[in-house]
Amino acid sequence: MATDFKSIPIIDIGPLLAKCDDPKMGQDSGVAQVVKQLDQACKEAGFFYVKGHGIPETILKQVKNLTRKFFELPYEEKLKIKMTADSGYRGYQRIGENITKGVPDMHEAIDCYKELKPGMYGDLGKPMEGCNQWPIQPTNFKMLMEEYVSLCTELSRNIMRGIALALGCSPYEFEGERAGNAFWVMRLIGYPGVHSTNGSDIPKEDIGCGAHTDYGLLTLVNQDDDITALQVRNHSGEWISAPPVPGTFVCNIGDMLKIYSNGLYESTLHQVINSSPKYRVCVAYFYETNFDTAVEPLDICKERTSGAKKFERAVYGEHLVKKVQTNFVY
Ligand SMILES: N=C(N)NCCCC[C@H](N)C(=O)O
Ligand SMILES: O=C(O)CCC(=O)C(=O)O
Ligand SMILES: [Fe+2]
Repeated sequence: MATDFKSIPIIDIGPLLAKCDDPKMGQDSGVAQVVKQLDQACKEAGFFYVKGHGIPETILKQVKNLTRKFFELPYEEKLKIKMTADSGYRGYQRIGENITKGVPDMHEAIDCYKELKPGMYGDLGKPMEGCNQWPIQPTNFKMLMEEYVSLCTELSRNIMRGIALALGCSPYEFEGERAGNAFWVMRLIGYPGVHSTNGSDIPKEDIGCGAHTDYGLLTLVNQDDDITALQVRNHSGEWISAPPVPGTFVCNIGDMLKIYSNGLYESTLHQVINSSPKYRVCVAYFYETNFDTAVEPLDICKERTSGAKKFERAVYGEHLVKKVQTNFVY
């Protein structure tokens, strides 16, 4: 359960990654240290930074820079890859188009999802079928983003091995039938800065993204280096900032991991408010279960939480489709 955390811990996952392909990794003392920190962070905040993750900082920066370049294009240009229900909710959405709890969010974004082969998941998968829409400008956009997705997918799988150990499971608990064919989501997001229209106006800060939880297992947030805008809610309801720490990812737990862990780990509420005058870019990568996985509390987690299951089983794809269809009203 979330505590009254006042800050978000930074975890060096280097020792976990060094051993993550060794079936005996759980017995390694370096791994055990990381696992302990993951367990504590997941219990207390549901949020942590990771460093020592092995993805070069130059790539983290390039991905944000290309995203910024795209959002600087004229509106007509951005509309060429407009997101619609027919595109499987893939593509560009203008500011105010994404809705959180009934309120339009002050961000624009490109949404991309793992591509589903038509008919692969029957009616369940239909709404998400479609091809990702990549801009022609800036050049190399698609190539860089696809490379980034594959790096994030591998990293997330390895962090999940540490989290599986933290829950007392086999390191491979979230592979195979559960997340061996992990569905992923990537959102390239831009949040306008605040402006005062005349000298005497007090700049009004808008909600960049309203309070929400993420939907899957684990999120990797690659945020701009110089603006503090992401806020995480602690147990008392205070909003705790997650300031940028260059070279790191901010990681957080999603709804499916909350269910698997029977609430040992929670999917923590968070929101984004850009109160700086500068435009803020963030690239969020979401690592989820297989699209059709039915998620329910793991036995070992039920034992650790008084025996009773606290959450009903949920099919991840249904959860996602329900969210997407209320985020975008077409
Ligand atoms: N795939 C994820 N997590 N996307 C995050 C978007 C959160 C805002 C969305 N309107 C909502 O209300 O969920
Ligand atoms: O902009 C951020 O820092 C986080 C965005 C976010 O929470 C999301 O897209 O789910
Ligand atoms: Fe989020």
